[in-house]
Amino acid sequence: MAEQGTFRAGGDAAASSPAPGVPVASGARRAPFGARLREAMLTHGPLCVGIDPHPALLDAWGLPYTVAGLEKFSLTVVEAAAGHAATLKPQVALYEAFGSAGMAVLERVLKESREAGVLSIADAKRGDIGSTMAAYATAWLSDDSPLAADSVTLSPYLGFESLRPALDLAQETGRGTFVLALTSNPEGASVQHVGGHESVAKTILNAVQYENLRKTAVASVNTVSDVPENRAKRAPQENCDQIVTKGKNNTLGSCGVVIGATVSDALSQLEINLRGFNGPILSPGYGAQGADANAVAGVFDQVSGNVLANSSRGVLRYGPDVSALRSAMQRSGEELSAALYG
Ligand SMILES: O=C(O)c1cc(=O)[nH]c(=O)n1[C@@H]1O[C@H](COP(=O)(O)O)[C@@H](O)[C@H]1O
Repeated sequence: MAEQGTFRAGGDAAASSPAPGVPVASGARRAPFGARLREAMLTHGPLCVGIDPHPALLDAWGLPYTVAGLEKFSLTVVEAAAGHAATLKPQVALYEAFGSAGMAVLERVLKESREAGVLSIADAKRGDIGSTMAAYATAWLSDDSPLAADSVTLSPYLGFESLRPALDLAQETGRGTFVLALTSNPEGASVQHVGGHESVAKTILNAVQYENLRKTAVASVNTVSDVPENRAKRAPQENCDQIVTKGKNNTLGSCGVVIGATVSDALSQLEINLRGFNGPILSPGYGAQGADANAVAGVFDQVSGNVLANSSRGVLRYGPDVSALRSAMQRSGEELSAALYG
């Protein structure tokens, strides 16, 4: 049973040898994803801009629902985000819907994000058995793949260890993973809440915590909540700096989780206390799904410095004008910074 008030890594140490079939990455080693993400969040704030090219949004932008429209929409978002957002999260399903031509657009989106210096999260929600998982890992996380992203979302419901090829390849290539834990949709509860106080969600969170401890020796992340006396006094940017300077080894791990901004009741019902959690927390639900910045801050009170809040439709509805998109990103970023760090 987890001690109340702290987040604990669960389970015994598992063997760290890579699963058979894990591909070997080529190319120069880059800084770990967690460190790169931390830096991007310090520079641009905790907003992740989702690229979700829904038919209705393309229509609202005056674009046809074609491959050309998909490309124009996506590259406009990349252009607007360059220098203004920490991360971009293209929703892979909406490219897959166009078949191979859509996936070619996604390749270009990932390449242009990289060239624009914006970290990418391929929202592919992949998960499968070992050898198949190794192929997914190659596709999203190896240096020479046309679909290589800085990180990818993963579904752990074939067992957390089935993700091993992706977890290990991400570590090897300086990339990251976000594992679904408590998703923002109401249906998620029927699986993720099973087990009550020893829930499936808690098992996943503990596995990710342990993965980061094992991989990066990140002992624990000092969070904003460690310095409550200073919270009210600082501007958002200074507050971010404080998160880093408060502890020298408070780097984020490169294995993150997905926890919706809509799940605050679930955290208390399931007795999950995130304080001390050591990975980034991708949190969809802000914006179009109804959570405002204060709600995000309320859910993640204990770990505000780890949170990367996603907004897709909430920002995208301001297009196609690039400066209007940028203003929306800036407004959301400032609102989130104030709520999470202020
Ligand atoms: O992994 C995700 O990003 C994700 C997990 C989750 O629990 N809920 C969730 O909405 N998402 C994704 O986040 C995006 C949310 O979009 P908006 O609701 O338009 O901001 C979509 O691409 C979803 O697929």
